[in-house]
Amino acid sequence: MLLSSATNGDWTCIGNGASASVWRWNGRPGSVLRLRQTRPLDDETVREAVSRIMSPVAVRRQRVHAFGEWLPDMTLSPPPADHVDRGDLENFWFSMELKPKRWDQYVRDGYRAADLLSGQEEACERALMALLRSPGKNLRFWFRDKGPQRVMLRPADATNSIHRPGSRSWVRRLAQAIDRSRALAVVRRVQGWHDCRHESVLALLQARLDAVLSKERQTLSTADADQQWTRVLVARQAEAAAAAWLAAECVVAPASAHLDPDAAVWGRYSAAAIANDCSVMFRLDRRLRVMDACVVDLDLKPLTWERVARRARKYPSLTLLTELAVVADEPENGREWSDVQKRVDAEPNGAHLG
Ligand SMILES: O=P(O)(O)O[C@@H]1[C@@H](OP(=O)(O)O)[C@H](OP(=O)(O)O)[C@H](O)[C@H](OP(=O)(O)O)[C@H]1OP(=O)(O)O
Ligand SMILES: Nc1ncnc2c1ncn2[C@@H]1O[C@H](COP(=O)(O)OP(=O)(O)OP(=O)(O)O)[C@@H](O)[C@H]1O
Repeated sequence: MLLSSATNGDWTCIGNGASASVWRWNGRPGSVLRLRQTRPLDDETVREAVSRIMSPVAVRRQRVHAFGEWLPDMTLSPPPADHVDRGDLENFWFSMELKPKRWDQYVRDGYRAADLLSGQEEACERALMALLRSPGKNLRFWFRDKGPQRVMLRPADATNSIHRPGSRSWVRRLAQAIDRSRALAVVRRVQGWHDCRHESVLALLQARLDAVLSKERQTLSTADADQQWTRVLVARQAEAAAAAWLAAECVVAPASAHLDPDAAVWGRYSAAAIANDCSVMFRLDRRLRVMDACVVDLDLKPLTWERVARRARKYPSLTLLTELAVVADEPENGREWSDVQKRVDAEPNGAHLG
């Protein structure tokens, strides 16, 4: 279908992320068009690999051009032809988007991803309550015919429901649905593909940079090989190795000998990074039974030095947190609590963390 056949007025933006926007067009009901803003979509083999990694809950994606893909519109009732796990199609009541984030690292406004994905209903309920109080970017609802809502649900949303949204029983039922969700279990499993100690990923990049620079200095017999440019190259090689590993591991054939020696690290890290930032979209019936659910936002993340360093600052690993705790426990050692954190923030490239 030609996008140009649609006039501007036919399109409604229903979602906006950091790297893509999602549009509904009345010429194709039941689907949405997701447009990448700055980078083209990944290579088809990589897309296939990521879909397999998230199988069977990856959203169905159909590329239209370099930047655009059609997806099923998860905010609407599932079409009768689609397989749905349970529930009655007529009873489609609302959609919910959850961005769980990395299970063992993320805490915000009382929401702990570790609780949501703990496998314990009580903890899951606690996480859900925290999200309902302060949904931020992590929780969103679409009620049938009511459009998106990000705030605490009101009794007015309870039309024909057996539970009043926001009530204790509603939260409990929803927590049960989340706790048993296959889609969230898959996300959590892929998050475990790499420990996401971002400092050690930076250290590996740094080691490769050092190796390349020392080689360059020998061959160019110059002491000032261009560090900045070499950094970009080293990170690009790692990104390409990640894509090659994912393709070889999941689609083409078992990993071949000519892959980068660290390819598995980059590939696993990249898969975990997708799972750390994806969303799960659920469709639920009036009894809060999940009719179907899928994982959206499956693009490979750019593996740049700055991005890894930013993550290392935002999610310092346990070694650093332990150091922070020791400083807090032993103020007599002369260091301020903030010393370590200042050290983390001071160097934008995060190289000190390696
Ligand atoms: O690292 P985080 O946890 O801050 O995640 C970033 C997200 O921040 P959040 O904490 O969810 O508000 C961030 O979300 P927002 O911009 O805050 O909506 C993006 O999703 C970013 O990924 P990308 O640049 O679109 O590939 C995300 O970056 P990646 O780490 O996934 O590369
Ligand atoms: N299949 C879908 N059906 C309905 N809405 C969707 C669908 N996929 C995505 N959306 C909505 O569009 C928003 C943006 O989509 P997406 O998460 O893919 O963008 P992104 O820029 O990659 O996100 P991020 O900021 O997390 O990197 C989602 O948060 C969700 O609300």
